[in-house]
Amino acid sequence: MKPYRIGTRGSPLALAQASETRARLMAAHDLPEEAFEIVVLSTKGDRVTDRPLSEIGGKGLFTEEIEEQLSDGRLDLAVHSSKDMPTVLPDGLGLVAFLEREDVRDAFIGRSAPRLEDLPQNAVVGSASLRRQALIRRLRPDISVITFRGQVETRLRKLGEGQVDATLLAHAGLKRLGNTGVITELLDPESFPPAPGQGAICIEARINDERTAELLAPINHPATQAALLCERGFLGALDGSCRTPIAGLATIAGDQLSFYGMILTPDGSVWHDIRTEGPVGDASVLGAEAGAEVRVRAGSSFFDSWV
Ligand SMILES: NCc1[nH]cc(CCC(=O)O)c1CC(=O)O
Repeated sequence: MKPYRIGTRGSPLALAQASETRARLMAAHDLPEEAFEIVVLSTKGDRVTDRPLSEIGGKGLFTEEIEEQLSDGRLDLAVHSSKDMPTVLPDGLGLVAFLEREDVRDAFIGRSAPRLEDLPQNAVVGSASLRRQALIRRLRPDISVITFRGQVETRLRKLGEGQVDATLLAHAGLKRLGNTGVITELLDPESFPPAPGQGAICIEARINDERTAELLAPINHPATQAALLCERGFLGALDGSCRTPIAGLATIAGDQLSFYGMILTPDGSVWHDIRTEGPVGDASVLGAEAGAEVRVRAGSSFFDSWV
């Protein structure tokens, strides 16, 4: 039988996520490794490393090349970090399955101090994420934040060389890379809410491809899927421009969903947060309504102030 072709980026984290997905599929269907072929593709986001992502602009920086091959049938499925996925996908493609979510928290990796609150005045923190930059400035307006791109390994090397006093990375990614030893603090998701989708691996496929849908059904984790529907609803309602710092986290207990979301100005001086809850079945609508409400509360001047 022809192997299923699994598309992924080539970073160590992406490869770890693709292998994890393959391992789960092998176990769920009692299939040998040869039933799957991992196809590594380079994306624009991987190739352009000298500028902040928000400047390169465009949706789907990490997905375009992969989605082209999914659409035309060269791939059967693609493994992504949900956090990196735009809210609108190309026609005919969908996020068909979500693996059980890892820890959602951001990890603080400090060189001059083990905790964010203990960093000396005027310390320098490196981060590529507008959300993390804004959240750091909100908690510590005295700290300088510099843009810090590259793969996890590159950032840790820059930290080790003393280019910055600290950096932040997703706990989930460090766990998947077996690199949690560098962490000096795990940040509380209430004061430092994660990005929508953080910690969750998603699998993209053609929505009319029944063979792949059947393959993926047993590895989908319904609670993670509901959380993601809510968080992506929030992001979508805010029209997640790459320049708006947005945080959002849905948690599921039984058939109840609780959501906490926040938008901030890049300098962290102004923020609007929202809390909502409801039945899991309404996940997407709950997120979208929270997004619409926070948008109204913030007012258009909030979004205009820095574009
Ligand atoms: N854009 C980079 C990215 N996309 C997903 C993860 C981590 C893994 C995850 O959140 O699932 C990371 C690195 C990071 O934020 O530290």
